[in-house]
Amino acid sequence: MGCGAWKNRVRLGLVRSQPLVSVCFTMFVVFIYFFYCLTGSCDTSPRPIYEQHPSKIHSRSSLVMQDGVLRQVVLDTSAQPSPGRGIPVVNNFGKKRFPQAIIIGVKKGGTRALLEFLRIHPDVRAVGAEAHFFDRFYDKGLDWYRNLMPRTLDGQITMEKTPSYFVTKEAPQRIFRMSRSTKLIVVVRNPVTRAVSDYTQTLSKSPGLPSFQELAFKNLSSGLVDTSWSAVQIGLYAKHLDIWQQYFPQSQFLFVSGERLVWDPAGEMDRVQDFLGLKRLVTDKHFYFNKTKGFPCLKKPEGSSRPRCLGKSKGRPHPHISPQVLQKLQDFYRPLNQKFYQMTGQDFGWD
Ligand SMILES: Nc1ncnc2c1ncn2[C@@H]1O[C@H](COP(=O)(O)OS(=O)(=O)O)[C@@H](OP(=O)(O)O)[C@H]1O
Repeated sequence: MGCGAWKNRVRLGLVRSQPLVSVCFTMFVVFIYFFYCLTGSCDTSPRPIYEQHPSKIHSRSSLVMQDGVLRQVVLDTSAQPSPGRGIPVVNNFGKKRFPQAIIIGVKKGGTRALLEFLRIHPDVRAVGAEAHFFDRFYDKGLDWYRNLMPRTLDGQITMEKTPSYFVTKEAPQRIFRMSRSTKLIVVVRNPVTRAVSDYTQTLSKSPGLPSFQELAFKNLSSGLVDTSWSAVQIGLYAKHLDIWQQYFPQSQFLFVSGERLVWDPAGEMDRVQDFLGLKRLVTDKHFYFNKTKGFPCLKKPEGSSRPRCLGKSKGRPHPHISPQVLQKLQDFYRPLNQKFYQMTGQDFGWD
């Protein structure tokens, strides 16, 4: 018998017993409750951690290139299930702001490692994927760019990393126009090793590529280097820095040694945290050296209780290149490296 019928019978005085009225009332309440739940309003499950406390989550949602288009997706970076894992959740705490600090380079310098290490810090929030705003997507406008950023609370730092900015002529002026106080971090690595790393990456995508020496030299015996090859070009650090220095003072740059970031990540992180005005919360406690990978890995990245190394494309083996070829390239870079040491006031020990 339906509840309506019971109600009619009660109204007509056909049923006067109190328990039946209670049953009907309970059914009515249950019905309302189910209807309410259908709208999704009665979720009693725990809120995802980043809804509870935005400072505890670092860019779960991130940008990825899909079919040549930047899309915002939810990153599944945690090794252990967490509440709300994989479910897009809108974080309405804080504000979207322009980054106060950008890792502008260099490609294959160790920029991903640095960003991942920084993201452990509770006062840093960063876009996971490379935004490429100041080189590829500048015509989309500054509002578009700000919208890519994760929300931050007052006191938190918004960051992004796009290593190609360092070699993009327009990038210094564009960043300056956005904010002249932007802090700029450059992770640098011996330009010879960097070139080999770059070549290794291209080779992994195009296996039929000519040899390293064919690409790096116009004429090996005379030592004539092909500076138009991007893998060589990117390593002309002094030349690129020259443009940046026309816009930003020395105090706004931090040059991170890509080599030291591997053998002493905590030491290099101290410098980075100081530069960003952050408490030194990322320390040697967070790292362990993974012998199989040959690189430092994170003991417990945010949102995970398991250690995590960077992916396979980071720290991969390089093809064998003859020592003679490497030496010639090293000779080519030496004067440029010396100039770079002078400009930065730091000797990176590559020569
Ligand atoms: N902890 C840790 N784990 C793995 N890899 C590490 C790490 N620290 C620095 N590196 C070095 O980072 C190199 C890749 O640099 P980037 O992240 O800047 O590359 S990219 O420009 O974003 O493609 C990568 O270059 P390859 O060794 O040639 O793969 C590494 O040498």
